[in-house]
Amino acid sequence: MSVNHAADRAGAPDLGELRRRAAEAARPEREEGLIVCENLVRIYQTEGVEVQALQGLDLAVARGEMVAVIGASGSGKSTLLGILSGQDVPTAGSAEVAGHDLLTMKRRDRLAYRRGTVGFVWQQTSRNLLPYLTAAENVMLPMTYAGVKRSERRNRAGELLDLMGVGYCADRGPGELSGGEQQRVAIAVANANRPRVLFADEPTGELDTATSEEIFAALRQANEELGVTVVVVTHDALVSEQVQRTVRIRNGRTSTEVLRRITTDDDGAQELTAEEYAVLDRNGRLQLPSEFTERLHMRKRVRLALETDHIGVWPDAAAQRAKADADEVQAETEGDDA
Ligand SMILES: Nc1ncnc2c1ncn2[C@@H]1O[C@H](COP(=O)(O)OP(=O)(O)OP(=O)(O)O)[C@@H](O)[C@H]1O
Repeated sequence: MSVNHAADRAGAPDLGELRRRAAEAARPEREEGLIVCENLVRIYQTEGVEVQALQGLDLAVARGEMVAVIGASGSGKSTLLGILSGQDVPTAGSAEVAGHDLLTMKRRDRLAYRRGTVGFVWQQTSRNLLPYLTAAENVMLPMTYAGVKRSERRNRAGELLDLMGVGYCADRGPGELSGGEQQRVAIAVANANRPRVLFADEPTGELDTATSEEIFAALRQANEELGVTVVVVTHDALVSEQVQRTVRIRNGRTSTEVLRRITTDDDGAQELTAEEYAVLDRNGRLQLPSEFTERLHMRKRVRLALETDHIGVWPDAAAQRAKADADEVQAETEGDDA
């Protein structure tokens, strides 16, 4: 008898197990990726004034991706990069990079994270390199902190500078390098300790078009050859249009993404297609591009219609009236001009 009771108990989950299962079922599904930000918030307080630099930003970047982050000045791009690179701490939400929780990370772990897990390239060429060291010494420096042997440091520095196409600059100081060469050395420095992610904040901002292309090629080289995931903040259309994925930040939130892919038609001709997507968060919220809503005078409310394979978003009656009025004014203006 007692054996049967034991068997019954073994088959039926106990209260603790039921609670665990309920908690599991209630837990929202997590995004997957090397970088995952959910509902990320960063509020700055200066002289009693509150600035919400990030207002619930969602972002997921897969391992090995190269992503461009774009957005108007003040939209929160640098704030995001500051958090992801471990230099700043978010106010709320969650941010995880290569398994590191950036909200709860301790001071000591933060230093190790900045030195080993991520690499950083700044816009100001002078900020990336120490002026009294040669290019090779600059690349070796982070490896010294990481305790890498001298011979290995030298070899790796040589390899990285060669990969970035600036091997010939190894024994020169930053003052003897062009802006483009300095940035390519900076990318080598940022990759010295084999980081999982390379962050670059406007790395081509101070450079002309031809040089920008070289820097972009060097970033791409690092992404493809070293396997490092790259997140680059840029105003430069040349850069953002050449990556597979561009994420646009608006008012501290990710608003739209452009995904680019190469398609091959029946005749074998290849074509690059770019499609714009709005980001849908876990609560079903999405931000419509202002170019779209302004064109149709959409303001406070839109009409939704569920179709079999898409959702239609329509202007409400007020927006339709506003658009009709605007069209009338435009027609009159054109009539006057004619
Ligand atoms: N340390 C700070 N203290 C107070 N406010 C700040 C601070 N850093 C950024 N901000 C504010 O937060 C908002 C986002 O700034 P952020 O620098 O992240 O924007 P950005 O998109 O990188 O802009 P830009 O393209 O001009 O560099 C802005 O309103 C900015 O003024």
